Amino acid sequence: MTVRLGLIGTGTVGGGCLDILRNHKDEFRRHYGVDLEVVRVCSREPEVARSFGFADVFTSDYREVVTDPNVDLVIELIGGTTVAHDAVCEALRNGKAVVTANKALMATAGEEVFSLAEEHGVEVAFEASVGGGIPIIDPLKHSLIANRISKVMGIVNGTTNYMLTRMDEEGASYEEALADAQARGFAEADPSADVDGLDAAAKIAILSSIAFNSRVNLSDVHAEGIRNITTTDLQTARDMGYCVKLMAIGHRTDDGVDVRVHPTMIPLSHQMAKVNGVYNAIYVVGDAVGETMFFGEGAGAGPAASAVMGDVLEVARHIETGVTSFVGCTCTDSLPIVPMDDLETKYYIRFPVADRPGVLASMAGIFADFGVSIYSVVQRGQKEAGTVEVVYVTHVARERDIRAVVAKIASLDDVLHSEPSIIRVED
Ligand SMILES: NC(=O)c1ccc[n+]([C@@H]2O[C@H](COP(=O)([O-])OP(=O)(O)OC[C@H]3O[C@@H](n4cnc5c(N)ncnc54)[C@H](O)[C@@H]3O)[C@@H](O)[C@H]2O)c1
Ligand SMILES: N[C@@H](CCO)C(=O)O
Ligand code: NA
Repeated sequence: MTVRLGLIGTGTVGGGCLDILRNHKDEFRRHYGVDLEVVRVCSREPEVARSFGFADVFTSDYREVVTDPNVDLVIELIGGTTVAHDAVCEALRNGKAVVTANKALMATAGEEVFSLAEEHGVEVAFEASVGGGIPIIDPLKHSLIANRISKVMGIVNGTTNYMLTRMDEEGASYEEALADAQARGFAEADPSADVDGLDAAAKIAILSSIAFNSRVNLSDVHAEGIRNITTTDLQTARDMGYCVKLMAIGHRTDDGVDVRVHPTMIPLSHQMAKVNGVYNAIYVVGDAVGETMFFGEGAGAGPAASAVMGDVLEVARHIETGVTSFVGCTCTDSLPIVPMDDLETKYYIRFPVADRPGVLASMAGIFADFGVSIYSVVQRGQKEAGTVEVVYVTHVARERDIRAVVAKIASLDDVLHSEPSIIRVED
């Protein structure tokens, strides 16, 4: 039997899938007994379909794919939560299995997508939505299910990891690093999703939902990006034996689940500190397995298409062999989301200030007023005439107290920036 595919989206990832199919289709048949045939291709670029020999099955209207009785499995690679949402939901309503790379959709409409899939007895797979080519969703849903997972922590945005690495190792400016990441095809169409932490937030929402068996939506995730990070922060962190990564963290506590994305200082000796460039890694702690780490390329045509086509083969195999007992929604519990204000950790905070007598003393007094204990304070030379950068590292403190301290310090006349750089420290 042949499993008939409808591909929607022929951009970076869709193009990568067509490449894999062209190169490996015969091996799929030989090794896995799965015969795949592309029967519809949809996008806004007919020339891509033409270049792969699919001009005769091309359409620019996704509806022609999701309603086509000849399509068994729809591959959604448009992205976003509007047209992609309708394409996925209509495909499921029409009894078609779906493979998608769309983290934004799964993190905002995961419940709806799974309900529809269950109602219509079809499978949904989304391995490419987190960590690109790294197998992480499938291991969490299968190989690790014997564990109670306490922590999932990931470098899951290739664009920002690439940018931070270039800024750290080569002293590149934020703008140069971003332009380079965009030119290499890592960044989202609107890169604010990358640099503001929303792409990583969607990914940790998906991972936390699976790891903790409890639905975590994008809106439950506290997200901060890297816009305020400068080469001064990277250098100061390094001097202290740390590096700075945009970390996505899902943590199961006695109070519920705490899910967040923010720049994070981690010791240079930590395995995650060695994850550089566009590479991603996800670190998972389970009660039986202990620590595990999954590493690989999180963005780009090949890695993302590798995950998509892996899902396509597995789902196609289920369709071909009539398997209907595949793993669907795993959110069987309803754990509370722990408010960010309750977080307790160490903090790095950098303020650019006027180089005048008494500034340090007035800042230190504010830390004391809120009961926040300072571990170290470093003053870094003049950035511009008459200004210095003051970096505080605290002992373990509570987020709500730190916010109060920062707001009060930022309002001082001698503090030059209303948004200081705040980096949580993970030891
Ligand atoms: N680029 C990556 O490295 C990467 C990695 C993992 C996951 N993803 C995810 O994969 C998905 C696709 O990303 P991409 O980078 O390939 O995007 P892209 O912008 O390169 O491609 C999008 C494709 O969708 C088509 N499209 C857009 N609107 C359409 C519409 N209304 N009707 C029909 N076709 C339409 C475009 O013509 C294009 O072919 C997204 O969900 C993204 O988050 C991307
Ligand atoms: N923009 C994303 C693509 C992969 O989802 C990243 O940089 O990781
Ligand atoms: Na993946």
